[in-house]
Amino acid sequence: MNLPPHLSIKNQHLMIDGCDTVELAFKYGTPLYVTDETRIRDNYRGYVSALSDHYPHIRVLYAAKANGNLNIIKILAQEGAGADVFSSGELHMALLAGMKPEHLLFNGSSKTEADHRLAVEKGVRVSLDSLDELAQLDRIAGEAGKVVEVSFRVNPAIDVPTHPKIATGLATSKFGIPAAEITDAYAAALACKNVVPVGIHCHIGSQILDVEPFAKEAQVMMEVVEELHRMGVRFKFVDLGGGLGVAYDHFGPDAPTFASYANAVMPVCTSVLRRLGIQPEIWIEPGRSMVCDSTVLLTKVNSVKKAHKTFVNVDAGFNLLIRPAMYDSYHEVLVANRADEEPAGTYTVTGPICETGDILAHDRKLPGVVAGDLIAVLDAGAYGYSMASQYNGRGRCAEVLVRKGQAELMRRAETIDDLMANLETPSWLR
Ligand SMILES: Cc1ncc(COP(=O)(O)O)c(C=O)c1O
Ligand SMILES: N[C@@H](CCCC[NH3+])C(=O)O
Repeated sequence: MNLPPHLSIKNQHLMIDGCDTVELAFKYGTPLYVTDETRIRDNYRGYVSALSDHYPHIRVLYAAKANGNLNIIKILAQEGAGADVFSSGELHMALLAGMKPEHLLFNGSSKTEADHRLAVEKGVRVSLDSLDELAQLDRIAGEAGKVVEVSFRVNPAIDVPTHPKIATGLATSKFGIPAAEITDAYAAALACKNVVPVGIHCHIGSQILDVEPFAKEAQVMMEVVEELHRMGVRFKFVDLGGGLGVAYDHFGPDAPTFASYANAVMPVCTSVLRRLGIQPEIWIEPGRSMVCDSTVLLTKVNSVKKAHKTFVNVDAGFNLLIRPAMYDSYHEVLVANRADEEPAGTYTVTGPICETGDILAHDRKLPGVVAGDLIAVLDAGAYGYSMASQYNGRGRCAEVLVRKGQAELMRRAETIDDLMANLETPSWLR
């Protein structure tokens, strides 16, 4: 199995940046998310360096939905990243983490008045997804006596090789304005008093392991940019979105590198920008590829049962990692306390949730697993904790941050009291 450099095996134990996962599980309990800070910094720097090789004016906006722990956003703020925020909550967190308002983009296809008011108040640019949003934001900005810089999200009608639930640039998708109608939208924005279009935005989907669709997207975007430039839009940014995939299968081929992504998209953009004689910033919004491989989910084996298959019943299920149940996603699993042992059987790793679909990994060859073993689910840093729930009366687990052999909590586990925290009792039940 190929392991990235921050993961290793020492004395049969899986290590993450110098920390022994077995010791972490013992100290903090399971289930437990463990995240390597250095890997996140390295991923961010990898993107910056790959893009900067092509063009000086670039910005990486972290898609905060991938992993919304404030500490992680803070790490990226320290690196100089901005953020794609998709809600008022994410916007607050990005500002709290120290990101500058001008480095944020408030995205979303169904923003509320309150969302728009917050963007106006904080001076954050907005990516508009409809003419209704344009009208609403123009009014709200006018009421506040401010002018807001905006972009529209373009729907480029590009098919992408990924799970249909996470392809966002299809013609049938709920996101964006069809490329054919985009000039009308910008014309409407140019006519507004309190809104000024300065950017353009697109995001074709997630977990895309081929750079071709990104090159195609860049081409559609640059055709639109050229047309809009001629119409009088003065571009400050062109946001190509996120979506680069990661190699969840550690026995298979690698994912495209940041450099191959940059090589595919940047020349398409820079050639048009050079021809037009303009130098807007080029933004990207990666989420998964920034944080996914930084994190393992540690989960203890409660029991092993031989039935139709051999089931390994662990203490984390789709309450903590919903991706396998929701998208049939594959995550590599290994026995963290006997990480070097040869496989001795085929196991299906199942969670504790009362649903048949609560399966983390199907039919995996693992060393002989017994109750008390520790399973590590790899690549759990993106859309893991951020999509976790309290389903079945289970509090969300703790998160630990590690850095060069040091480990500390970055979120405690929820308790029974936390499950009750928001409850109110109607008077007739008191
Ligand atoms: C608008 C937007 N930008 C960026 C992202 C990040 O995508 P990914 O995590 O695949 O890089 C998403 C999620 O798909 C998104 O909806
Ligand atoms: N939640 C999805 C990605 C969706 C990205 C958000 N638009 C996943 O785990 O793969």
